[in-house]
Amino acid sequence: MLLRPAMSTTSSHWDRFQKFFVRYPQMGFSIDISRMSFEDGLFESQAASVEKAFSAMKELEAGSIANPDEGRMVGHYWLRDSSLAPTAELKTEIDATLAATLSFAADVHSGKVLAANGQKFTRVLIVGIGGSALGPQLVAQAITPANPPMAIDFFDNTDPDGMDRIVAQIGAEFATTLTLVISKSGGTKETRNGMLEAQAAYTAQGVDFTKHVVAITGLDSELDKLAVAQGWLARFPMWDWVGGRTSVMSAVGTLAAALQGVDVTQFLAGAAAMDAETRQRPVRENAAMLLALMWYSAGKGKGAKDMVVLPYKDRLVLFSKYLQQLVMESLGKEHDLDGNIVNQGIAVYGNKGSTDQHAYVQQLRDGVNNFFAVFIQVAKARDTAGFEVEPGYTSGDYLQGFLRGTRTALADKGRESITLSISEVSAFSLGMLVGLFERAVGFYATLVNINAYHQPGVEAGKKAATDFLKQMGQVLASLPASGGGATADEIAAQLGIDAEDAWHMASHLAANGKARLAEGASPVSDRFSAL
Ligand SMILES: O=P(O)(O)OC[C@H]1O[C@H](O)[C@H](O)[C@@H](O)[C@@H]1O
Repeated sequence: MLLRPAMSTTSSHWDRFQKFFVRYPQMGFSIDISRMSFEDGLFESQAASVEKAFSAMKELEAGSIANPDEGRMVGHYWLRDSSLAPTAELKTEIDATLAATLSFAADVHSGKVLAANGQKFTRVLIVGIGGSALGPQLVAQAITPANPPMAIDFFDNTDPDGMDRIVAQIGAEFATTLTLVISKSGGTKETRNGMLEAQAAYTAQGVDFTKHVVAITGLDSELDKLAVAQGWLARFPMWDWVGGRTSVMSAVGTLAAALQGVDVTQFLAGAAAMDAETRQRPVRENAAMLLALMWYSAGKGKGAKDMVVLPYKDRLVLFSKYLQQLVMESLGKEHDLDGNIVNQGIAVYGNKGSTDQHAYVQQLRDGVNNFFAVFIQVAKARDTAGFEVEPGYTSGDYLQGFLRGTRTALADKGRESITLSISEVSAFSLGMLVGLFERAVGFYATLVNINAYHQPGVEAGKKAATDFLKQMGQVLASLPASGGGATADEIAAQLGIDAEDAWHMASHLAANGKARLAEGASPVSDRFSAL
Protein backbone atom coordinates (compact mmCIF):
# COMPACT_ATOMS: atom_id res chain seq x y z
CA MET A 1 0.00 0.00 0.00
CA LEU A 2 1.21 3.48 -0.82
CA LEU A 3 0.95 6.05 1.91
CA ARG A 4 -0.18 9.04 -0.05
CA PRO A 5 0.67 12.47 1.32
CA ALA A 6 -2.77 13.78 0.44
CA MET A 7 -4.89 12.16 3.07
CA SER A 8 -8.51 12.27 3.96
CA THR A 9 -8.31 13.91 7.36
CA THR A 10 -6.10 16.51 8.95
CA SER A 11 -5.44 14.19 11.87
CA SER A 12 -3.97 11.50 9.61
CA HIS A 13 -1.48 14.11 8.38
CA TRP A 14 -0.62 14.85 11.98
CA ASP A 15 -0.24 11.15 12.81
CA ARG A 16 2.00 10.55 9.82
CA PHE A 17 4.05 13.63 10.67
CA GLN A 18 4.63 12.34 14.19
CA LYS A 19 5.45 8.88 12.95
CA PHE A 20 8.22 10.06 10.64
CA PHE A 21 9.47 13.24 12.30
CA VAL A 22 13.06 12.98 13.55
CA ARG A 23 14.91 15.63 15.44
CA TYR A 24 18.32 16.09 16.97
CA PRO A 25 17.34 18.65 19.62
CA GLN A 26 20.87 19.46 20.78
CA MET A 27 21.69 20.46 17.18
CA GLY A 28 18.49 22.34 16.41
CA PHE A 29 17.95 19.98 13.44
CA SER A 30 14.97 18.00 12.23
CA ILE A 31 13.86 16.04 9.18
CA ASP A 32 10.25 15.38 8.17
CA ILE A 33 9.68 12.71 5.52
CA SER A 34 5.93 12.45 6.13
CA ARG A 35 5.05 13.97 2.75
CA MET A 36 7.00 11.34 0.81
CA SER A 37 4.90 8.53 -0.70
CA PHE A 38 7.13 5.62 0.21
CA GLU A 39 5.86 2.10 0.55
CA ASP A 40 4.83 0.89 3.98
CA GLY A 41 7.43 -1.84 4.01
CA LEU A 42 10.33 0.21 2.65
CA PHE A 43 12.51 -0.12 5.74
CA GLU A 44 12.01 -3.87 5.83
CA SER A 45 12.43 -4.44 2.08
CA GLN A 46 15.65 -2.42 2.02
CA ALA A 47 17.06 -3.82 5.26
CA ALA A 48 19.82 -5.85 3.62
CA SER A 49 20.97 -2.95 1.40
CA VAL A 50 20.86 -0.62 4.37
CA GLU A 51 23.10 -2.96 6.35
CA LYS A 52 25.49 -3.07 3.41
CA ALA A 53 25.51 0.73 3.25
CA PHE A 54 26.28 1.00 6.96
CA SER A 55 29.16 -1.42 6.73
CA ALA A 56 30.55 0.13 3.53
CA MET A 57 30.50 3.51 5.26
CA LYS A 58 32.19 2.07 8.33
CA GLU A 59 34.96 0.63 6.19
CA LEU A 60 35.29 3.87 4.25
CA GLU A 61 35.69 5.84 7.47
CA ALA A 62 38.28 3.32 8.64
CA GLY A 63 40.39 3.96 5.54
CA SER A 64 39.39 1.28 3.03
CA ILE A 65 39.98 1.88 -0.68
CA ALA A 66 36.41 3.15 -1.07
CA ASN A 67 37.21 4.64 -4.47
CA PRO A 68 38.36 1.46 -6.21
CA ASP A 69 38.71 2.85 -9.75
CA GLU A 70 41.27 5.38 -8.58
CA GLY A 71 42.66 3.14 -5.83
CA ARG A 72 42.08 5.81 -3.22
CA MET A 73 40.79 6.14 0.31
CA VAL A 74 37.93 8.55 0.89
CA GLY A 75 38.66 10.66 3.92
CA HIS A 76 36.51 13.76 4.06
CA TYR A 77 34.97 12.61 7.36
CA TRP A 78 38.44 12.71 8.96
CA LEU A 79 38.75 16.41 8.21
CA ARG A 80 36.29 17.23 10.99
CA ASP A 81 37.35 14.48 13.34
CA SER A 82 40.99 13.72 12.71
CA SER A 83 40.95 10.99 15.37
CA LEU A 84 39.20 8.86 12.72
CA ALA A 85 42.17 9.07 10.36
CA PRO A 86 43.57 5.59 9.72
CA THR A 87 47.18 6.48 10.57
CA ALA A 88 48.89 8.76 13.07
CA GLU A 89 50.72 10.47 10.19
CA LEU A 90 47.46 11.38 8.47
CA LYS A 91 45.99 12.68 11.72
CA THR A 92 49.04 14.88 12.25
CA GLU A 93 48.85 16.15 8.69
CA ILE A 94 45.16 17.01 8.98
CA ASP A 95 45.63 18.78 12.31
CA ALA A 96 48.74 20.64 11.15
CA THR A 97 47.11 21.81 7.92
CA LEU A 98 44.00 23.08 9.69
CA ALA A 99 46.13 24.89 12.26
CA ALA A 100 48.30 26.34 9.50
CA THR A 101 45.33 27.75 7.56
CA LEU A 102 43.84 29.29 10.69
CA SER A 103 47.11 30.84 11.79
CA PHE A 104 47.85 32.14 8.29
CA ALA A 105 44.44 33.83 8.25
CA ALA A 106 45.07 35.28 11.72
CA ASP A 107 48.45 36.59 10.53
CA VAL A 108 46.80 38.24 7.53
CA HIS A 109 44.21 39.87 9.79
CA SER A 110 46.79 41.04 12.32
CA GLY A 111 49.18 42.35 9.70
CA LYS A 112 51.94 39.85 10.43
CA VAL A 113 51.57 38.83 6.80
CA LEU A 114 51.39 41.99 4.71
CA ALA A 115 50.95 42.98 1.08
CA ALA A 116 54.09 43.89 -0.88
CA ASN A 117 53.47 47.58 -0.19
CA GLY A 118 53.56 46.97 3.58
CA GLN A 119 49.84 47.46 4.02
CA LYS A 120 47.30 44.97 5.33
CA PHE A 121 45.48 42.78 2.83
CA THR A 122 41.90 43.96 2.29
CA ARG A 123 40.52 41.53 -0.30
CA VAL A 124 40.71 37.89 -1.33
CA LEU A 125 40.52 36.62 -4.90
CA ILE A 126 39.88 32.90 -5.27
CA VAL A 127 40.91 31.16 -8.47
CA GLY A 128 39.41 27.66 -8.73
CA ILE A 129 36.60 25.73 -10.35
CA GLY A 130 34.13 22.96 -9.43
CA GLY A 131 34.88 21.56 -6.01
CA SER A 132 37.71 24.05 -5.68
CA ALA A 133 35.27 26.99 -5.86
CA LEU A 134 31.76 25.90 -4.91
CA GLY A 135 32.55 25.23 -1.25
CA PRO A 136 34.25 28.59 -0.66
CA GLN A 137 31.42 30.29 -2.60
CA LEU A 138 28.76 28.61 -0.47
CA VAL A 139 30.57 29.54 2.72
CA ALA A 140 31.05 33.13 1.53
CA GLN A 141 27.36 33.46 0.74
CA ALA A 142 25.96 31.64 3.76
CA ILE A 143 28.01 32.22 6.86
CA THR A 144 30.39 35.13 6.55
CA PRO A 145 29.56 38.14 8.71
CA ALA A 146 27.52 40.85 6.98
CA ASN A 147 30.68 42.96 6.84
CA PRO A 148 33.49 40.43 6.56
CA PRO A 149 37.07 41.46 7.38
CA MET A 150 38.02 40.87 3.74
CA ALA A 151 35.93 41.19 0.60
CA ILE A 152 35.97 38.14 -1.67
CA ASP A 153 35.80 37.55 -5.42
CA PHE A 154 36.03 34.43 -7.56
CA PHE A 155 37.55 33.52 -10.90
CA ASP A 156 35.64 30.24 -11.27
CA ASN A 157 35.67 29.98 -15.05
CA THR A 158 37.82 30.75 -18.06
CA ASP A 159 35.40 33.43 -19.26
CA PRO A 160 37.60 36.46 -19.96
CA ASP A 161 34.70 38.86 -19.72
CA GLY A 162 33.76 37.52 -16.28
CA MET A 163 37.33 38.01 -15.12
CA ASP A 164 37.58 41.48 -16.69
CA ARG A 165 34.59 42.63 -14.68
CA ILE A 166 36.15 41.48 -11.41
CA VAL A 167 39.54 42.96 -12.35
CA ALA A 168 37.82 46.28 -13.05
CA GLN A 169 36.06 46.17 -9.69
CA ILE A 170 39.26 45.42 -7.77
CA GLY A 171 41.25 47.99 -9.72
CA ALA A 172 44.01 49.64 -7.68
CA GLU A 173 43.06 47.46 -4.70
CA PHE A 174 45.12 44.65 -6.25
CA ALA A 175 47.84 46.30 -4.16
CA THR A 176 46.16 44.81 -1.08
CA THR A 177 44.50 41.72 -2.61
CA LEU A 178 45.50 38.23 -1.61
CA THR A 179 44.91 35.54 -4.26
CA LEU A 180 44.32 31.87 -3.45
CA VAL A 181 44.85 29.53 -6.38
CA ILE A 182 42.99 26.33 -5.53
CA SER A 183 43.30 23.12 -7.53
CA LYS A 184 43.56 19.64 -6.14
CA SER A 185 45.11 18.28 -9.33
CA GLY A 186 47.04 21.48 -9.99
CA GLY A 187 46.47 20.99 -13.71
CA THR A 188 42.96 22.28 -14.40
CA LYS A 189 43.11 24.57 -17.42
CA GLU A 190 40.40 27.01 -16.34
CA THR A 191 42.27 27.55 -13.09
CA ARG A 192 45.62 27.85 -14.84
CA ASN A 193 44.11 30.51 -17.11
CA GLY A 194 42.55 32.30 -14.14
CA MET A 195 45.89 32.36 -12.39
CA LEU A 196 47.61 33.84 -15.45
CA GLU A 197 44.83 36.42 -15.84
CA ALA A 198 45.20 37.34 -12.15
CA GLN A 199 48.94 37.60 -12.54
CA ALA A 200 48.48 39.94 -15.51
CA ALA A 201 46.07 42.09 -13.48
CA TYR A 202 48.59 42.42 -10.64
CA THR A 203 51.36 43.25 -13.08
CA ALA A 204 49.18 45.92 -14.71
CA GLN A 205 48.89 47.52 -11.27
CA GLY A 206 52.65 47.28 -10.73
CA VAL A 207 52.27 44.65 -7.98
CA ASP A 208 54.47 41.56 -7.57
CA PHE A 209 52.01 38.66 -7.95
CA THR A 210 54.26 36.13 -6.21
CA LYS A 211 54.14 38.14 -2.97
CA HIS A 212 50.34 38.09 -3.03
CA VAL A 213 49.52 34.53 -3.98
CA VAL A 214 48.96 31.29 -2.12
CA ALA A 215 48.58 27.79 -3.59
CA ILE A 216 46.24 25.11 -2.27
CA THR A 217 47.03 21.97 -4.21
CA GLY A 218 48.35 18.43 -4.17
CA LEU A 219 52.01 18.05 -3.26
CA ASP A 220 54.25 18.17 -6.35
CA SER A 221 51.41 19.02 -8.72
CA GLU A 222 52.13 21.35 -11.64
CA LEU A 223 50.70 24.23 -9.59
CA ASP A 224 52.70 23.24 -6.51
CA LYS A 225 55.92 23.17 -8.52
CA LEU A 226 55.18 26.60 -9.95
CA ALA A 227 54.49 27.98 -6.46
CA VAL A 228 57.81 26.60 -5.24
CA ALA A 229 59.73 27.85 -8.28
CA GLN A 230 58.30 31.35 -8.03
CA GLY A 231 58.49 31.53 -4.23
CA TRP A 232 54.79 32.16 -3.57
CA LEU A 233 53.68 33.52 -0.23
CA ALA A 234 52.45 30.16 1.09
CA ARG A 235 51.39 26.64 0.07
CA PHE A 236 48.80 24.39 1.69
CA PRO A 237 48.26 20.74 0.78
CA MET A 238 45.29 18.92 -0.74
CA TRP A 239 45.24 15.15 -0.54
CA ASP A 240 44.23 12.51 -3.04
CA TRP A 241 41.91 11.00 -0.43
CA VAL A 242 39.69 14.09 -0.42
CA GLY A 243 37.44 14.55 -3.45
CA GLY A 244 37.02 18.05 -4.84
CA ARG A 245 33.29 18.05 -4.16
CA THR A 246 33.89 17.10 -0.52
CA SER A 247 36.87 19.37 0.05
CA VAL A 248 35.21 22.36 1.72
CA MET A 249 36.52 21.26 5.12
CA SER A 250 40.10 20.89 3.89
CA ALA A 251 42.39 23.86 3.25
CA VAL A 252 40.28 24.45 0.11
CA GLY A 253 37.50 25.79 2.30
CA THR A 254 39.05 26.55 5.66
CA LEU A 255 41.55 29.17 4.52
CA ALA A 256 39.05 31.28 2.58
CA ALA A 257 36.50 30.90 5.38
CA ALA A 258 38.94 31.95 8.08
CA LEU A 259 40.08 34.94 6.02
CA GLN A 260 36.46 36.05 5.87
CA GLY A 261 35.97 35.78 9.61
CA VAL A 262 34.01 32.50 9.65
CA ASP A 263 34.18 30.39 12.80
CA VAL A 264 35.83 27.42 11.07
CA THR A 265 35.94 25.35 14.24
CA GLN A 266 32.15 25.57 14.52
CA PHE A 267 31.75 24.73 10.83
CA LEU A 268 33.74 21.53 11.34
CA ALA A 269 31.98 20.82 14.64
CA GLY A 270 28.58 20.98 12.91
CA ALA A 271 29.65 18.38 10.37
CA ALA A 272 31.22 16.21 13.08
CA ALA A 273 28.00 16.36 15.12
CA MET A 274 25.94 15.30 12.10
CA ASP A 275 28.46 12.54 11.34
CA ALA A 276 28.06 11.22 14.88
CA GLU A 277 24.24 11.19 14.62
CA THR A 278 24.17 9.60 11.19
CA ARG A 279 26.43 6.70 12.14
CA GLN A 280 23.68 5.62 14.52
CA ARG A 281 20.75 3.31 14.29
CA PRO A 282 17.86 2.81 14.24
CA VAL A 283 17.52 3.62 10.57
CA ARG A 284 14.29 5.51 11.21
CA GLU A 285 16.24 8.03 13.29
CA ASN A 286 19.20 8.35 10.98
CA ALA A 287 18.62 11.48 8.88
CA ALA A 288 21.24 10.58 6.25
CA MET A 289 19.88 7.07 5.77
CA LEU A 290 16.33 8.43 5.67
CA LEU A 291 17.37 10.83 2.91
CA ALA A 292 19.08 8.06 0.97
CA LEU A 293 16.03 5.82 1.30
CA MET A 294 13.70 8.61 0.22
CA TRP A 295 15.83 9.24 -2.86
CA TYR A 296 15.75 5.53 -3.55
CA SER A 297 12.02 5.13 -3.15
CA ALA A 298 11.06 8.34 -4.98
CA GLY A 299 13.29 7.57 -7.96
CA LYS A 300 12.78 3.79 -7.85
CA GLY A 301 16.52 3.37 -7.38
CA LYS A 302 17.05 4.77 -10.88
CA GLY A 303 16.95 8.51 -10.34
CA ALA A 304 13.50 8.73 -11.91
CA LYS A 305 12.73 11.85 -9.89
CA ASP A 306 14.72 15.07 -9.70
CA MET A 307 15.54 16.68 -6.38
CA VAL A 308 14.41 20.30 -6.14
CA VAL A 309 16.22 22.01 -3.29
CA LEU A 310 14.31 24.94 -1.84
CA PRO A 311 15.96 26.72 1.07
CA TYR A 312 13.74 29.48 2.43
CA LYS A 313 16.67 31.71 3.30
CA ASP A 314 18.64 33.96 0.96
CA ARG A 315 21.94 33.02 2.53
CA LEU A 316 21.47 29.40 1.46
CA VAL A 317 20.83 30.26 -2.18
CA LEU A 318 24.03 28.51 -3.30
CA PHE A 319 23.28 25.33 -1.39
CA SER A 320 21.30 23.85 -4.29
CA LYS A 321 24.20 24.59 -6.64
CA TYR A 322 26.61 23.07 -4.15
CA LEU A 323 24.43 19.95 -3.87
CA GLN A 324 24.16 19.80 -7.65
CA GLN A 325 27.87 19.00 -7.86
CA LEU A 326 27.94 16.83 -4.75
CA VAL A 327 25.00 14.68 -5.84
CA MET A 328 25.28 14.67 -9.63
CA GLU A 329 29.04 14.20 -9.88
CA SER A 330 28.90 11.50 -7.21
CA LEU A 331 25.84 9.59 -8.38
CA GLY A 332 25.75 10.26 -12.11
CA LYS A 333 27.52 7.08 -13.25
CA GLU A 334 27.45 4.88 -16.31
CA HIS A 335 28.59 1.69 -14.60
CA ASP A 336 27.87 0.05 -11.29
CA LEU A 337 30.59 -1.52 -9.18
CA ASP A 338 30.18 -4.82 -11.04
CA GLY A 339 30.70 -3.18 -14.43
CA ASN A 340 27.06 -3.25 -15.55
CA ILE A 341 25.76 -0.26 -17.48
CA VAL A 342 23.27 1.43 -15.15
CA ASN A 343 23.30 5.16 -16.08
CA GLN A 344 22.56 6.24 -12.52
CA GLY A 345 22.08 9.72 -11.11
CA ILE A 346 19.69 12.16 -9.48
CA ALA A 347 19.20 15.55 -11.12
CA VAL A 348 19.38 18.44 -8.66
CA TYR A 349 18.24 21.99 -9.13
CA GLY A 350 16.79 24.79 -7.08
CA ASN A 351 17.39 28.26 -5.88
CA LYS A 352 15.44 29.63 -2.93
CA GLY A 353 12.00 30.24 -1.54
CA SER A 354 9.82 32.06 -1.69
CA THR A 355 11.41 33.53 -4.84
CA ASP A 356 11.06 30.31 -6.84
CA GLN A 357 7.32 30.26 -6.14
CA HIS A 358 7.17 33.12 -8.62
CA ALA A 359 9.08 31.17 -11.25
CA TYR A 360 8.92 27.40 -11.67
CA VAL A 361 6.82 26.22 -8.73
CA GLN A 362 3.84 26.46 -11.09
CA GLN A 363 5.17 23.42 -12.92
CA LEU A 364 5.98 21.61 -9.70
CA ARG A 365 2.35 21.78 -8.60
CA ASP A 366 0.53 21.39 -11.91
CA GLY A 367 2.99 20.05 -14.44
CA VAL A 368 5.01 16.89 -14.93
CA ASN A 369 5.37 15.04 -11.63
CA ASN A 370 9.03 14.09 -12.00
CA PHE A 371 10.53 15.48 -8.81
CA PHE A 372 10.51 15.60 -5.06
CA ALA A 373 11.22 18.81 -3.20
CA VAL A 374 13.57 19.31 -0.27
CA PHE A 375 12.45 22.30 1.73
CA ILE A 376 15.00 23.82 4.06
CA GLN A 377 13.35 25.70 6.84
CA VAL A 378 15.26 28.05 9.14
CA ALA A 379 13.55 28.72 12.46
CA LYS A 380 15.17 32.03 13.31
CA ALA A 381 13.86 34.71 10.99
CA ARG A 382 16.53 37.40 11.51
CA ASP A 383 19.26 38.63 13.85
CA THR A 384 17.94 42.14 14.22
CA ALA A 385 14.72 43.22 15.88
CA GLY A 386 12.04 42.92 13.24
CA PHE A 387 9.04 45.02 12.60
CA GLU A 388 5.53 44.27 11.48
CA VAL A 389 4.74 44.64 7.79
CA GLU A 390 1.08 44.59 8.74
CA PRO A 391 -0.51 44.32 12.16
CA GLY A 392 0.67 41.11 13.81
CA TYR A 393 2.83 39.90 10.91
CA THR A 394 6.51 40.21 10.03
CA SER A 395 8.39 39.46 6.80
CA GLY A 396 9.64 36.32 8.52
CA ASP A 397 6.08 35.19 9.21
CA TYR A 398 5.40 35.53 5.52
CA LEU A 399 8.49 33.53 4.58
CA GLN A 400 7.41 30.72 6.88
CA GLY A 401 3.83 30.94 5.62
CA PHE A 402 4.98 30.61 2.04
CA LEU A 403 7.10 27.56 2.86
CA ARG A 404 4.30 25.77 4.70
CA GLY A 405 1.77 26.83 2.09
CA THR A 406 3.83 25.55 -0.82
CA ARG A 407 4.50 22.26 0.95
CA THR A 408 0.76 21.81 1.50
CA ALA A 409 -0.13 22.85 -2.03
CA LEU A 410 2.34 20.30 -3.44
CA ALA A 411 1.13 17.53 -1.13
CA ASP A 412 -2.49 18.23 -2.06
CA LYS A 413 -1.58 17.31 -5.64
CA GLY A 414 0.40 14.21 -4.66
CA ARG A 415 3.77 15.93 -5.09
CA GLU A 416 6.36 14.64 -2.64
CA SER A 417 8.56 16.67 -0.33
CA ILE A 418 11.02 16.37 2.52
CA THR A 419 11.46 19.21 5.01
CA LEU A 420 14.76 19.79 6.77
CA SER A 421 14.80 22.33 9.56
CA ILE A 422 17.67 24.12 11.23
CA SER A 423 17.44 26.64 14.03
CA GLU A 424 19.47 29.33 12.25
CA VAL A 425 22.02 29.74 9.48
CA SER A 426 25.35 29.49 11.28
CA ALA A 427 28.76 27.97 10.70
CA PHE A 428 27.64 25.00 12.81
CA SER A 429 24.36 24.44 10.97
CA LEU A 430 25.92 24.76 7.52
CA GLY A 431 28.49 22.18 8.59
CA MET A 432 25.61 19.93 9.65
CA LEU A 433 23.85 20.23 6.31
CA VAL A 434 27.00 19.54 4.32
CA GLY A 435 27.75 16.51 6.50
CA LEU A 436 24.19 15.24 6.14
CA PHE A 437 24.18 15.26 2.34
CA GLU A 438 27.71 13.86 2.07
CA ARG A 439 26.67 10.81 4.07
CA ALA A 440 23.33 10.50 2.27
CA VAL A 441 25.23 10.41 -1.04
CA GLY A 442 27.57 7.74 0.33
CA PHE A 443 24.70 5.60 1.61
CA TYR A 444 22.68 5.98 -1.60
CA ALA A 445 25.70 4.97 -3.67
CA THR A 446 25.77 1.65 -1.85
CA LEU A 447 22.00 1.20 -2.25
CA VAL A 448 22.46 1.42 -6.02
CA ASN A 449 25.92 -0.23 -6.03
CA ILE A 450 28.01 2.53 -7.61
CA ASN A 451 31.32 4.28 -6.86
CA ALA A 452 30.36 7.78 -5.66
CA TYR A 453 33.93 9.00 -5.48
CA HIS A 454 35.24 9.15 -9.02
CA GLN A 455 34.14 11.20 -12.06
CA PRO A 456 35.32 9.44 -15.23
CA GLY A 457 32.73 11.18 -17.41
CA VAL A 458 34.27 14.60 -16.84
CA GLU A 459 37.40 13.65 -18.75
CA ALA A 460 35.66 13.16 -22.11
CA GLY A 461 34.75 16.85 -22.41
CA LYS A 462 38.23 17.93 -21.37
CA LYS A 463 39.83 15.72 -23.99
CA ALA A 464 37.47 16.90 -26.72
CA ALA A 465 38.24 20.52 -25.77
CA THR A 466 41.97 19.84 -25.96
CA ASP A 467 41.53 18.36 -29.45
CA PHE A 468 39.37 21.31 -30.50
CA LEU A 469 41.96 23.84 -29.31
CA LYS A 470 44.80 22.00 -31.03
CA GLN A 471 42.89 21.87 -34.30
CA MET A 472 41.90 25.53 -33.96
CA GLY A 473 45.60 26.41 -33.92
CA GLN A 474 46.00 24.45 -37.16
CA VAL A 475 43.00 26.23 -38.68
CA LEU A 476 44.51 29.61 -37.80
CA ALA A 477 47.81 28.67 -39.41
CA SER A 478 46.09 27.31 -42.51
CA LEU A 479 43.92 30.31 -43.39
CA PRO A 480 44.81 31.77 -46.80
CA ALA A 481 46.16 35.31 -46.64
CA SER A 482 45.04 36.26 -50.11
CA GLY A 483 42.36 35.37 -52.62
CA GLY A 484 38.78 34.79 -51.59
CA GLY A 485 39.57 32.86 -48.44
CA ALA A 486 38.56 29.29 -47.71
CA THR A 487 35.27 27.64 -46.85
CA ALA A 488 34.87 25.33 -43.85
CA ASP A 489 34.80 22.35 -46.23
CA GLU A 490 38.08 23.42 -47.85
CA ILE A 491 39.77 23.99 -44.46
CA ALA A 492 38.49 20.66 -43.20
CA ALA A 493 39.66 18.78 -46.29
CA GLN A 494 43.12 20.35 -46.09
CA LEU A 495 43.57 19.51 -42.40
CA GLY A 496 41.66 16.24 -42.35
CA ILE A 497 39.27 17.48 -39.68
CA ASP A 498 35.49 17.68 -39.33
CA ALA A 499 33.90 20.48 -41.41
CA GLU A 500 31.48 21.53 -38.70
CA ASP A 501 34.38 21.84 -36.23
CA ALA A 502 36.37 23.79 -38.82
CA TRP A 503 33.47 26.22 -39.28
CA HIS A 504 33.14 26.78 -35.51
CA MET A 505 36.90 27.24 -35.08
CA ALA A 506 37.17 29.73 -37.93
CA SER A 507 34.04 31.56 -36.76
CA HIS A 508 35.48 31.89 -33.26
CA LEU A 509 38.74 33.23 -34.65
CA ALA A 510 36.83 35.72 -36.81
CA ALA A 511 34.63 36.89 -33.90
CA ASN A 512 37.71 37.60 -31.84
CA GLY A 513 39.83 39.52 -34.30
CA LYS A 514 42.10 36.69 -35.42
CA ALA A 515 40.59 35.96 -38.84
CA ARG A 516 38.47 37.62 -41.48
CA LEU A 517 35.01 36.38 -42.39
CA ALA A 518 33.13 37.05 -45.62
CA GLU A 519 29.69 35.85 -44.67
CA GLY A 520 27.84 33.81 -47.28
CA ALA A 521 24.18 32.92 -47.55
CA SER A 522 24.73 29.96 -45.20
CA PRO A 523 27.63 28.45 -43.22
CA VAL A 524 28.67 26.34 -46.20
CA SER A 525 29.47 29.44 -48.24
CA ASP A 526 31.15 31.48 -45.46
CA ARG A 527 34.75 32.23 -46.45
CA PHE A 528 37.53 32.70 -43.94
CA SER A 529 40.94 34.29 -44.48
CA ALA A 530 43.94 35.38 -42.45
CA LEU A 531 44.10 38.99 -41.25
O1 LIG B 1 40.60 21.05 -7.97
P1 LIG B 1 40.85 20.70 -9.40
O2 LIG B 1 41.79 19.56 -9.54
O3 LIG B 1 41.29 21.90 -10.17
O4 LIG B 1 39.50 20.21 -10.00
C1 LIG B 1 38.39 21.03 -10.14
C2 LIG B 1 37.17 20.24 -10.57
O5 LIG B 1 37.33 19.76 -11.88
C3 LIG B 1 37.23 18.40 -12.20
O6 LIG B 1 36.98 18.31 -13.56
C4 LIG B 1 36.21 17.60 -11.43
O7 LIG B 1 35.11 17.24 -12.20
C5 LIG B 1 35.73 18.29 -10.18
O8 LIG B 1 35.34 17.32 -9.25
C6 LIG B 1 36.81 19.14 -9.59
O9 LIG B 1 36.39 19.71 -8.38
